[in-house]
Amino acid sequence: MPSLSPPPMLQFDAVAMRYADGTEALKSVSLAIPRGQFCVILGSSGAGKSTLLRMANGLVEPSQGSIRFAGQAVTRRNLAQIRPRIGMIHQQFNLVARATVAANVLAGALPGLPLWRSLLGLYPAALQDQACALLEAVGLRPEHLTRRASALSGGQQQRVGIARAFMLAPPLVLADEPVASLDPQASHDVLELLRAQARQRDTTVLCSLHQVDLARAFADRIVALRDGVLVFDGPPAAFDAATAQALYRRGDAPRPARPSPPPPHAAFPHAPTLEAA
Ligand SMILES: Nc1ncnc2c1ncn2[C@@H]1O[C@H](COP(=O)(O)OP(=O)(O)OP(=O)(O)O)[C@@H](O)[C@H]1O
Repeated sequence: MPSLSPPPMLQFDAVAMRYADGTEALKSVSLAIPRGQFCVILGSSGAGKSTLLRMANGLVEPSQGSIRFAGQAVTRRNLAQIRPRIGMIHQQFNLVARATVAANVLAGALPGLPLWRSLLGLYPAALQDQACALLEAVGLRPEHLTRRASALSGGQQQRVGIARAFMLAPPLVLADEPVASLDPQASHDVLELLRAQARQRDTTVLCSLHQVDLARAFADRIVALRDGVLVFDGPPAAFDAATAQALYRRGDAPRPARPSPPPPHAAFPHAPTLEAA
């Protein structure tokens, strides 16, 4: 009998990435992220986190392996259909500094609009209502709507970034180090907000972070990359101090996480195997 369970929201099958200059950013990474999960990618600078995230919406095409979004292969040909269904949050917010907060949030709807509407900036009333509701949901006030994005604090700008990412109610949001430019309190607040918005909408989130404590506090699941190799995949409770130390230690070659029956959690096919020295 065919299985009735839905496909993972995002699936990487043995993806590898070698850039034109020969840099091997990812080496045969396999990962399946179920719907509604808040999955955090950890790893030191250059580990391959952004490369993996950018593969999910076709900004980077893998040299080997394949990616599926909601069961559909991500290929150059179907990117136009897939991109409106994937929200993106950036480290440097990527807002248009001189445009108003309202215009920046509405810009999140552009991938779903006909070209003529985008060119004229003519947003249907329903999208304008959605932008106002999202701004309220992320804790911004009506007076912020007409303010230039550059006149907001970093934390407020990232709130605008979150509202923009949810404009088209995407089932998947990619967040590439969304709090790397923020102070600790703003980082905590922004992640709390992102997680709450995702929970409310049953949105899957794949989020790269540098801060282990924030990953532990907010993730449903942590995956860790080291030199392009997936070295940990498990629940936050399993990502202990020794595992963190081993992840960020310089020198020795990474050992891939192996499937190890029985798995520590049904949702995590790879047991944590990154061992401390
Ligand atoms: N366009 C590119 N051309 C060549 N090499 C690249 C390119 N983009 C990334 N790399 C390299 O690929 C490796 C992984 O980079 P990536 O940005 O994915 O890592 P990261 O874990 O996100 O790092 P960071 O935390 O510093 O953002 C690094 O060695 C990086 O220099």
